[in-house]
Amino acid sequence: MKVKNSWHRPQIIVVTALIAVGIIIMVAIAVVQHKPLHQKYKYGIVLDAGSSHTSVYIYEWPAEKENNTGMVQQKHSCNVKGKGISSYSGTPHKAGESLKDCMDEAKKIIPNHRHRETPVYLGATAGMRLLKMDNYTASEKVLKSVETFLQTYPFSYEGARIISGQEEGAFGWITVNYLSDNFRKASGTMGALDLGGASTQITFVSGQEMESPDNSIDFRLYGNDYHLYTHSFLCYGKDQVLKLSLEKQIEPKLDMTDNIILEDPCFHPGYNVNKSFQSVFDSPCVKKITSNFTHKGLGEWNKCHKAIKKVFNTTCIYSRCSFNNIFQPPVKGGFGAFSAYFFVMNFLNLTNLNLDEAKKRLETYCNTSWDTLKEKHPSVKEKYLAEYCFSGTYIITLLEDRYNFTNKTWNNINFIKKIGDSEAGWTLGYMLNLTNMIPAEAPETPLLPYGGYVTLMLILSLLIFVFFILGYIFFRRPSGSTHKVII
Ligand SMILES: O=c1[nH]cnc2c1ncn2[C@@H]1O[C@H](COP(=O)(O)OP(=O)(O)O)[C@@H](O)[C@H]1O
Ligand SMILES: [Ca+2]
Repeated sequence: MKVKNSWHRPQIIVVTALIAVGIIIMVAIAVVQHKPLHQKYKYGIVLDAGSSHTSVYIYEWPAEKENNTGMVQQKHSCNVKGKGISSYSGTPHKAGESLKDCMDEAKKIIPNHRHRETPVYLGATAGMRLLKMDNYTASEKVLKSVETFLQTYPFSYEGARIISGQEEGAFGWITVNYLSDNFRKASGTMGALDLGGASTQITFVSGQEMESPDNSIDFRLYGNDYHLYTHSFLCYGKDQVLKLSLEKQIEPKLDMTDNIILEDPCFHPGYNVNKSFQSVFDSPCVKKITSNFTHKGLGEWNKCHKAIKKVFNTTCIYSRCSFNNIFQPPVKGGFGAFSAYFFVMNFLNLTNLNLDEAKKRLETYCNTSWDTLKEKHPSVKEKYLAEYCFSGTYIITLLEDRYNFTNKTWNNINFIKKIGDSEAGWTLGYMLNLTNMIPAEAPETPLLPYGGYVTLMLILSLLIFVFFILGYIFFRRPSGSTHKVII
């Protein structure tokens, strides 16, 4: 009896094909299902309460990739109107309220359903460090005021505090290296130079033995150990160091009975302003001088350079120091210089010059008359405009004479404001640290990147299908010459 093989029936072929297509669809769905949704972002807010002003930064990152370095980015920044929170020492209850516009903006920008889980941190820097030294009660009241105010928002309030100089330096270093993706690359890290109004920080991996424990910080990030040198110089931000320089120049004239005229080589010829002692000698960085004076510009760069050198004390008990008896190993590798380093050098067009060219251009700039400058830059704040010659000269003196950058290593300094869309500064590093977003160990990476995984799954499913068909064809073909099955 001859029996037709039941595999030959077209219904069976169709069913087999359907099963195979079903497998492919199932695999594809499973794969797509595992893909994190693109729109899921999380947010964090950090307030940088600096000596001159407060900025509010909003950061965002994909919710599913919290521990992947390079994922957090700045979404928005807002400059708080008015001066820094330390300027509210006389009216502390108004410090909190001053943050209102920027915090309201944050509420609008961050989606409502994320508000409760969004952390808010406020870190105050050198302005508040100085206020704390000068008037502890006032500094506490200011912090209380911003705390009470921030707690009225629906976010997760995580604290308002004065951060230490070491934290300021180290977190600035973390920020620039995180944004440059240096923790994942084997290329090494870059140093961080931060110039504020009241303090300045230098932080880098030196590779040398640290002679003073205060200047040493260790991190384990992403499976690598980093041994950092860091120092924060209180009173050596550009606003306080100007006071120091005025104090040094005024001191020898104090025994004069009549009106004191201060002829300042760091200010422009034609600059002639009466200044009250309260407005200048108002900080713990300088002695309380009680004489008003006339501030007159000379515009002589070489003399300015000499005058600025006098604000540094050069005694040193270590094998080497930057200044004021602070140990510093030789600078090493590339550096990112941000905040006022950038504002000043960018305004003066010195960011792309070598050291000698920068000095020459600054010399000409300082010698420009005050009237000419005001005419040329009508929209620049007069306070900034009057001080760029001083600040530029201070930056060059600090970097060359004190930190020991040379003609050659000068070119390793990059004056930067942002990396990508994120501003360079301590705030991002501070948040990454407090939210544990940079793991000590590198997370296990998946065998394949996501795109590769999807492609491979699809190819495999197709192969199964093809083998199915081939198998069927071979199964149908009779072995030997006969087509018949004989029972
Ligand atoms: O556009 C600008 N031109 C010049 N200087 C600026 C500009 N914007 C900000 N600054 C200065 O940058 C410095 C920022 O210091 P900050 O307020 O962060 O103090 P801190 O870090 O010492 O607490 C201040 O001296 C401020 O005047
Ligand atoms: Ca700052």
